[in-house]
Order: sequence, then structure tokens, then C-alpha cells
Amino acid sequence: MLQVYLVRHGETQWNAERRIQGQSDSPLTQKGEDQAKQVGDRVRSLGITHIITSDLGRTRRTAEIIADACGCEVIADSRLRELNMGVLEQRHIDTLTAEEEAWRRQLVNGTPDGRIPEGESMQELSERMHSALQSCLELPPGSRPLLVSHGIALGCLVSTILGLPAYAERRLRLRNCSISRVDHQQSAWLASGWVVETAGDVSHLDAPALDELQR
Ligand SMILES: O=C(O)[C@H](O)COP(=O)(O)O
Repeated sequence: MLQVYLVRHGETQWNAERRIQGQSDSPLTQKGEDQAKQVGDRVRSLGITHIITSDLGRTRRTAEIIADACGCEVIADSRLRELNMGVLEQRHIDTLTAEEEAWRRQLVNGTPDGRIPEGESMQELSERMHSALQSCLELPPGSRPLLVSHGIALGCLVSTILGLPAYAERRLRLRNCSISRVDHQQSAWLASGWVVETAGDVSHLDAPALDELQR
């Protein structure tokens, strides 16, 4: 059975400032760096063989810190990027106009192809995240990969594995440097394919980020 660990990157400057990141980027805060070290401490004895990360700066930095603890190389995969939030990227969430807020809400109200202008739909996000996860099945037998990605991207992946719509990610709290795990199993009795073992574990963090609670 393949076990895949899923980690959201550490807190960033824009997470702390409540600004929309999407595929734009801001650096980890000191707290974010500390969170990534705590993930490293948590997973160093788990036999992680591959660290595969979104190619954005905040995830790469988080992945490097975890890789130092695990002693494995970091592989970048752009399919693990955050949802492209188009013209709203870099904006402070408290300054959106009513029209802009309506664009954002299209993503979370079930509109199948809802997207922010110049952005991506949840369906498109779901397809590329599942494609990246499926690629883990091509790793050598005995591999145990750890993927570093983003809040909406990982929430969408976990939600859709559970058979929920992609926008159900809004009901799943995946804080910075939380750890989730999905397993690929073959079972005649239970569901075959991907199953969710853990979602959003922050028990390894001494001070979980508050950003998801503030939003
Ligand atoms: O601001 C964003 O883009 C998302 O809400 C969270 O994305 P992140 O996980 O990359 O911080």
C-alpha cells in the first residue's frame, strides 16, 4: 500500500497579512520556517523517500527544510501549485469590492466552471492535483513520498478523494504545515484506490498558524 504524506507550506508574510496568494508568492515568516522544522522533526523517522513540491517559492523553501531532516532530494512539480486566483492575487481579502467578492464566491458555491477573471476553475485544479498524485504510483516499490503544496489545492484533493465536490475544501481546515496522509489500497471489501488516513494534523506544531481561523 502506497502512503503519501501531504504538507501545506509554512506561514508566509501574505498569509499573516490576509492577502490572497494563489500562484503569486511571498516568503515564509520566521514562524513559517519554524513550522517547517517541526514538520521535519515529525517526519524524519517515517522513511520518506521523495519530497515532491509545488514549484512556488514558499513550498520550495518548506520542502528544503523538511528534506534536510529526511535526507532526500526535492523534486519540483508545477501541478502542485495553488489555485490560480487571477486578478485577485496579491489583494487583501478585506478590500474586495462586492463584484470581486462575487467572483471569489463562484469558486465555493458549486458553479461548475466558476473562476476569478484570468484564474482557474476548481475542476481544473482538481484534475492537475489528481494527476500529480497518480504519478506517485509510478515511483519504485517501497517509496513513501511527501508532497508539499497549498491550502486550496490540498483541500480540493482530499475533498474529491472523499467523493465530495472540489469546493468542499472550504469545510476542511488545512493550516500551514499541517500534515495529511492518503493511501492507495487494493481491497475487495473496502474502497479500492485512494483513501484518506489523516487530514490537517497539527499536533506536531507548538503554535499553529491562525490564518485559516481569521478568514
Ligand atoms: O491565499 C491563497 O492563495 C490561499 O487561500 C491559500 O494559499 P496558500 O496555502 O498558498 O497560503
